[in-house]
Amino acid sequence: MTGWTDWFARRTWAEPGWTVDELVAAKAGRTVSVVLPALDEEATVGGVVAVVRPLLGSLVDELVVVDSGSTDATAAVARAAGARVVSREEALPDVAVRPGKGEVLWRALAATTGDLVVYLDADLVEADPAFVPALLGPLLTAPGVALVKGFYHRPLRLGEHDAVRDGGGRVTELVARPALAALRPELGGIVQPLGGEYAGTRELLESLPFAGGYGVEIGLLLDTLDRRGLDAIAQVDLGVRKHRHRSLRELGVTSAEVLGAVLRRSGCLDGASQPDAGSDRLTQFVPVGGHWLPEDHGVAAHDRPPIREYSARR
Ligand SMILES: O=c1ccn([C@@H]2O[C@H](COP(=O)(O)OP(=O)(O)O[C@H]3O[C@H](CO)[C@@H](O)[C@H](O)[C@H]3O)[C@@H](O)[C@H]2O)c(=O)[nH]1
Ligand SMILES: O=C(O)[C@H](O)COP(=O)(O)O
Repeated sequence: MTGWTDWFARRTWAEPGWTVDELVAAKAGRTVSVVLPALDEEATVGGVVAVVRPLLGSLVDELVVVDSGSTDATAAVARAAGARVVSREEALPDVAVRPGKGEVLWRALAATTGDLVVYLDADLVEADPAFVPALLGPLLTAPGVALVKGFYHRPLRLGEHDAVRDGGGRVTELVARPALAALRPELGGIVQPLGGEYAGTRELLESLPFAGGYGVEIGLLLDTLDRRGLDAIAQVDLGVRKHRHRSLRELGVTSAEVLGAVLRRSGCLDGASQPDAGSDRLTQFVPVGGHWLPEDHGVAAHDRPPIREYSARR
C-alpha cells in the first residue's frame, strides 16, 4: 500500500451525497453529455436510457447512444426510450471505422458537445439513476479533478436468481489490477480500473489517445496519470453494478486488449513510435470431437490519436 494511500483519502467519495439540485447549481454554465456505447444491446439499452432521461434538460444536456454496428433493434429501442442515436459512421463520417469499444467512445467525442462527458455501458442490468449524478459530483465540485471512475459491488450472475457476491470483474481482478500493481503501482488505489461508468472533462478526453478496443479504460487512466498526475483522477462509490457477463473465451480477447494497452504505455511495446505495436491476434484452443482445435481471434492492438490532434490534421 504505497504511493496511493493519501490520494485514496483525498479523492475517493465513499458516500456521494450531492443532490441533483446542488449539482445543477454547480454546473455554472458547463454542459454535460451522457454517452452509451452499444453493440447489440436491445435487451438492456432502453433501461439505461430510461434512468438518465429524467435528468435531460437539468443536469444532463444531451443523451446519446453511439451505435457500434448493431444488427438487432438497439437503435430503435434507444430512440423510443428518449436518446439521440448516432451510428459510429455518422459520428465521424470521413474516417473509416475500425472495430471495438474504444473506437465508439472516441467517435462519440465528435458527435457530442458537452464540457463534461459521462460514459455508461449499455449492457447494465437494473441501472441506477444515481450513477450519473455521483459521477459528476467530483468533476463539478472538486477543483483539479478531470476523470472520475465509478466503483461498486460486482455480483457474478449465474442465472436470473443466482449470483456470487463480488464474484464479477474477472478481467479486472486477474489482469488489470495485477498489471497496474506491477507497472504503475500509483494506480493501485483505483477499485474498478476497467469499469465502463466514468466521466471526464472534454478538455482532458480530447487530449488523450484512445485504445481502440477494450483497452480504452485502462489506457485513459494511465495517460491521465502520466499527463495530469494522480490528483486529476477521483472515484465514487456507485453501490452495485450488474451487467451481461461474457464467456471466459470472450474475456480472453478483452484481457489481451487490456494488457496490450498497458504494455504500449509502459515501454514494453514501442507504442509511442508505433501506435499499432503488439499482436493483433489471439489463438485459443477449443475442444471439438475429442481434439483441441486452434481458433484465431482479432485483437484491437492500436490507439486512435487524441481526437483534437486528429481534427487539426484534417
Ligand atoms: O465493439 C464494441 C464492444 C462493446 N461495445 C459496448 O461497450 C459496452 C461494454 O462492453 P462489454 O462487452 O459489455 O464489456 P465487458 O466485457 O463487460 O468489459 C468490461 O471491461 C472492459 C475493459 O475495460 C470495459 O471496456 C467495459 O466497459 C467493461 O464493462 C457495452 O455497452 C457494449 O455494447 C461497443 O459499443 N462496441
Ligand atoms: O471488468 C471485467 O473484469 C469484465 O467486465 C468481466 O466482468 P465479469 O467477470 O463481471 O463478467
